[in-house]
Amino acid sequence: MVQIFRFSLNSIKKPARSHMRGNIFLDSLRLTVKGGHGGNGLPRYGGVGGQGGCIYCVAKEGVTLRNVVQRYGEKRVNASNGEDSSKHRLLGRRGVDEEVVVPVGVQIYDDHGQLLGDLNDSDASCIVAVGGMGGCSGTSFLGKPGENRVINLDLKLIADVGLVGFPNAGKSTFLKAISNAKPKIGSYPFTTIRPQIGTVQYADLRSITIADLPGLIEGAHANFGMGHKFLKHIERTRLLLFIVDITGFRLSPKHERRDFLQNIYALNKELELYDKTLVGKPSVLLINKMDLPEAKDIFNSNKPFIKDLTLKLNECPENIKPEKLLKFEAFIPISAKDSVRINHVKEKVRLVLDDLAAKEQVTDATVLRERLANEIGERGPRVI
Ligand SMILES: Nc1nc2c(ncn2[C@@H]2O[C@H](COP(=O)(O)OP(=O)(O)OP(=O)(O)O)[C@@H](O)[C@H]2O)c(=O)[nH]1
Repeated sequence: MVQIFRFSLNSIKKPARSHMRGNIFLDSLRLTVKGGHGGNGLPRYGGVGGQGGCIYCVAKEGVTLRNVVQRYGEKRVNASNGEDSSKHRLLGRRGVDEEVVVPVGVQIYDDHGQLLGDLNDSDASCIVAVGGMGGCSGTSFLGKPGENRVINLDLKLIADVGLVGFPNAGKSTFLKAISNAKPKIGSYPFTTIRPQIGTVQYADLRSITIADLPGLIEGAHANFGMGHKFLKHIERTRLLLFIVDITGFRLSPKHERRDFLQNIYALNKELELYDKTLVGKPSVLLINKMDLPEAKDIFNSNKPFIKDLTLKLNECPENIKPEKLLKFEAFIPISAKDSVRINHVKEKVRLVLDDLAAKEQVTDATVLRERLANEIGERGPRVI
């Protein structure tokens, strides 16, 4: 009897899939940081204690938040104390600063949600804890304690393009077809449990990066599945590539089956619920799995509704009806599996990004001109 019970218990406790065990993608981390204590002064000789060391965060390519955890196991970083003033060294030595090396793309907040630094480039740095002042006459020669606080490191990937779609839509397959990435591909949802980034190379040696953002499901805003854990990464992308399965999608037998048009509305809704401004981002729609036998008919009969999403909005279930509709720069039917029309997507992505860059340049120039005009003002006779 006991044997049977044990057997049935074991069969319930399924081992996690190997790629899901351990090594989970870490994109936020809390650290306690403490600047060094200032050294004491020497009243007899007017000696001044050394300032306590400060703590900086410095961004470096190739570093992960896991590396930070490995280095600071207790999630606590201390800078060293300033030296006391002495007869032999009246000005005490400054405490040694501590550099916390973090990934590029990290935003650092204090515990009140105040942004301390946004480290978007390699070698960018910011101070997160100031060392205490050394003791001097103004402090009765007593060194001051260093700043002690909790900081939150929030990693947001930086990619030119964000790939957004429900599970099983073919995001990983597409990323593999268009870029150098080697993501995991499976016929079951949630094969990808961490964002993957692929680089797309063009003939003129320009390269762009595409991030596959997994785990988005209908109801993610209510924290279903992984919630919006990965959606934050699209905030920093310049273009969104939406991908839907032409045959629709059903997460599980418990969930309703959605046709591909409803999936577009549902993706729109999830984005809107996460952050309304994201809906206004430039976006392109990819309609995947066009190699399937029924695909062409479904596509042809729905073409007008893809072109104008308002047409079927009244038939959209209330819980996935978006308030503001996405405006696609283009919609492209593809087969990611057979690499059909992938080059077309590649060219379109490039075109949209180049257009954006040109527009940004014009805006920058206009803003600069206006600022200069304001700063300099008009002087001398006006020539008409
Ligand atoms: N017929 C067909 N199947 C495809 C195509 N693209 C992807 N698939 C299949 O769809 C399934 C899911 O593909 P993935 O690329 O893993 O989908 P995903 O969106 O990355 O899935 P998650 O990791 O769950 O987010 C796999 O069995 C793929 O082989 C396609 O163009 N045609």
